[in-house]
Amino acid sequence: MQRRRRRCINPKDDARCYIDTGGDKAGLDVQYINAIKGRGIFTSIPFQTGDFLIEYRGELISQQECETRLKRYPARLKGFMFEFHFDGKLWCVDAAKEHESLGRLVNDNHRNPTAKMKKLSVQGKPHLCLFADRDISPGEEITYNYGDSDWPWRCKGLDEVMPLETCGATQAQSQNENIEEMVTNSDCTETTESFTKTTGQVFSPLSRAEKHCLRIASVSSLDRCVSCVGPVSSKWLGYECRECSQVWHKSCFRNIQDDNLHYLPKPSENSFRDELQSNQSESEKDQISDEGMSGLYIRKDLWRHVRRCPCKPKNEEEEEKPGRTKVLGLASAQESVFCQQISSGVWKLLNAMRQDEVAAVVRNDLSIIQFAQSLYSKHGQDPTKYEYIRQKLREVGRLLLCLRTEFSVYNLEEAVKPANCQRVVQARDDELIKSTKMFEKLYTSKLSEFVSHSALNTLSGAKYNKPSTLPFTEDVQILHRHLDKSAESAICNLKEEATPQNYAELAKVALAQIIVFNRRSTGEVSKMHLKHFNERDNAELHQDVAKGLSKTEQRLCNYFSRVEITGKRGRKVAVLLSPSMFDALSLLVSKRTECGVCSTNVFLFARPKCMSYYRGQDCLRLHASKCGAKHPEHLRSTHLRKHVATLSQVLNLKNNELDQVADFLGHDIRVHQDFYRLPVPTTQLAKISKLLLSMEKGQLSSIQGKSLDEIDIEDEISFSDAVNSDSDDDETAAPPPECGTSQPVTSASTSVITEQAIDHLAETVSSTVSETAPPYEGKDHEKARKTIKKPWAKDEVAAVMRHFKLYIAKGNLATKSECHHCKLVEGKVLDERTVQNVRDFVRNRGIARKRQSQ
Ligand SMILES: C[S@@+](CC[C@H](N)C(=O)[O-])C[C@H]1O[C@@H](n2cnc3c(N)ncnc32)[C@H](O)[C@@H]1O
Repeated sequence: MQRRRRRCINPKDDARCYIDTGGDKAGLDVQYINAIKGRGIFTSIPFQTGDFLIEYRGELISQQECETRLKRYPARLKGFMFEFHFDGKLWCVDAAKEHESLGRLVNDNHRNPTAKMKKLSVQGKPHLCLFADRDISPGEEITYNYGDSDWPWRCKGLDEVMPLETCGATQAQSQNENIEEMVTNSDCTETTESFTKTTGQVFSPLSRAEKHCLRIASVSSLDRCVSCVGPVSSKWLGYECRECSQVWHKSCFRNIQDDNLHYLPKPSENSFRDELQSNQSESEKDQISDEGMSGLYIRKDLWRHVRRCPCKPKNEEEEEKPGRTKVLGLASAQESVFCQQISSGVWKLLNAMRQDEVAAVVRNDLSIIQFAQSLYSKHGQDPTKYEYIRQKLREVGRLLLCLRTEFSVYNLEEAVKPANCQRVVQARDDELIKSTKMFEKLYTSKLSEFVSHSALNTLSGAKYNKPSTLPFTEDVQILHRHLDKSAESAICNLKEEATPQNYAELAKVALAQIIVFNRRSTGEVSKMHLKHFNERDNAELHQDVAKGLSKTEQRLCNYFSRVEITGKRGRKVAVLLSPSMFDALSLLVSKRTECGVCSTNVFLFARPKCMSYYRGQDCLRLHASKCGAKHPEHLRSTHLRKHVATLSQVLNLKNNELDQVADFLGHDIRVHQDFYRLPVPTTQLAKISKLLLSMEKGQLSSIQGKSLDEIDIEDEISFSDAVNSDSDDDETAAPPPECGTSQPVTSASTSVITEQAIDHLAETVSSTVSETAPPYEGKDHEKARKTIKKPWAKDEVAAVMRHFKLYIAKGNLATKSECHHCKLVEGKVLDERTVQNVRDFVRNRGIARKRQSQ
């Protein structure tokens, strides 16, 4: 049960205090009740019986003046005339003029009023004050009995439209009971006298009752046409709904936010003009045109009116540009030019804001709207900036809201006046900022304490369960084969008929091949210029550089072409082209039709003339859907690059080698070490290409544990040797690629990559275009691919079988020293075979035997 609050101040003293200061008590709010009753005063805190509540303020006028005004006033304003007897005379408090005092808005209730009107004489002048007639709870309306008269809402029962809380409780009070005189000291006296209120106007009944909860706000969103109304007081107030933020003009209750909702009654032109006149000086009255309320417009509608305003001077019409409007803001009374296009964008932005108190403030302040316009004209092109603009507007809106409620500064223009500097600084709400920062700190430091242990476990567990998206070697090989096939047919098609479609087809495949082989990003390779390709380094391997390379490396240098393109952040990035890729690109270049000068800066992969280049990603996806790979994501070039990076760890790369791989792949590296090594282009051709080839063919197990240098130091292997030169196909076939890194690696399989393997790999890569590619300048690829095959003689076979028959039967591999021993023992018979030849023979025979037995 609520405890009764002890009154700490005498109600009369309390009233006197408010009479002196001219202010209203806290705990009382204006709310819009309905169209008939209009506004009312509601409590937000409890009051006890007898408490002083509010003063009915207005202009104290004599009876004579009252009569004159009553003749002039429209019916609606007559309801604000409060007549009473004081000191033997009839007086009147005229509260018709709109002002911020709340007493003038208290409604009538003759059945169960919550307050009673009393007269207090302060320094010889009468003051009308309302005191609580009973205990009032928060949220109740303050009402008093207007007196026994034929009030229209009483006889028509209109006060029942919005039923009063405790309707029908008591009998109507007599007119004489309505006002009491309060006897205090000599300065302040109480009187009880009869009073009269003139009959007020009743708004026309509505088809549906409105339940907006209004409060007073400065309606800066109502603009005035300069031509027909002219500047008026900046203190023009209106009503704003607390819940839906719609705004109404104070006198007409016209809904100005949404034109479709004209359910609030419009006052007649006359009544509006009357009220306007009552609020304006004589000079201002003259300016009010016969158009009546047409001088007031919703900002977004004003431009329409201004265009055809009959009051507009001729020269202004000429100045006006289409799509632009001249408006006069109420608050600023200054002309501003709005671009209609920007305005509509800004309105859309404002409407998309969370609809709350702050949004209402933003929408109703001219300066904030102008600020919004400037932000919109600056960032409006970019929709990603909309949220930023909204946040900025909300910041200013919050500031203005604080200024309004705490410091009675109603618009931004007032706020920027030097006199208000102190208030604005205070309104920044330092406390809130401080506490927000503190919360942020606490949140980061104490999160683990506040959030339950199991919740954190779930969060971290989700990371563990995330599937790895690296592609398997097998996937890469499938893709590689698919691309080879596609490239072959694309080359044939383009050679047959040079149509843009065929060109595009080959460009797509070649691009995809280059991306996959080089593990480059699509963005980088697809933007390769013709110029990059034409200006590639064609120079022969320099003798001095060649000395630092093994024979294999030298061959690879001749085998691959290296093109430099522009990568991310403008860095130079190398792309290696196998002969097949090179042939495809050469064909593409030869089929282009642009002039040689202007085509140098165009994208190589763009169709000639059409210039819409293709991205390898499409091709990768196409493949993924065709070959049934489970996760197309695996085939993304970034993943392919990760794939190389991961697999290169299977090798035993030295620091500088890792740098080289990283450099090629475009990772962060310590490039300064490059000083002490071979030139970068040569390293990339000779060493990295081998790694890429090994990846391509899934031969990783054969290079496991090796450094880049170790892979190619195979001096004992001659280039003329070929395992697949044997007459017996099964024995001499190149070893099949060992797919996948997950395959168990035997001690024998950890042998170094062979020349033959490289040959095989190289041949596979180039196989698709070797026949069909047109001749091109540069490398002697034919020479590089030429291998002299020497069939194994019967005595040679017999010599090896004597030593390794058992190995072959079991499918085991021979070690180097065992092969060496075999050569030594057999002497001349195996003179023409190297240790590696013998090893390969044993391995191939073993594989063949295995296949046969299966
Ligand atoms: C002093 S004003 C009160 C404030 C008024 N509600 C407003 O919004 O401006 C008096 C006028 O309020 C309206 N009014 C007061 N009490 C009412 C009631 N119980 N039912 C209907 N209208 C009432 C009448 O139009 C009256 O002329």
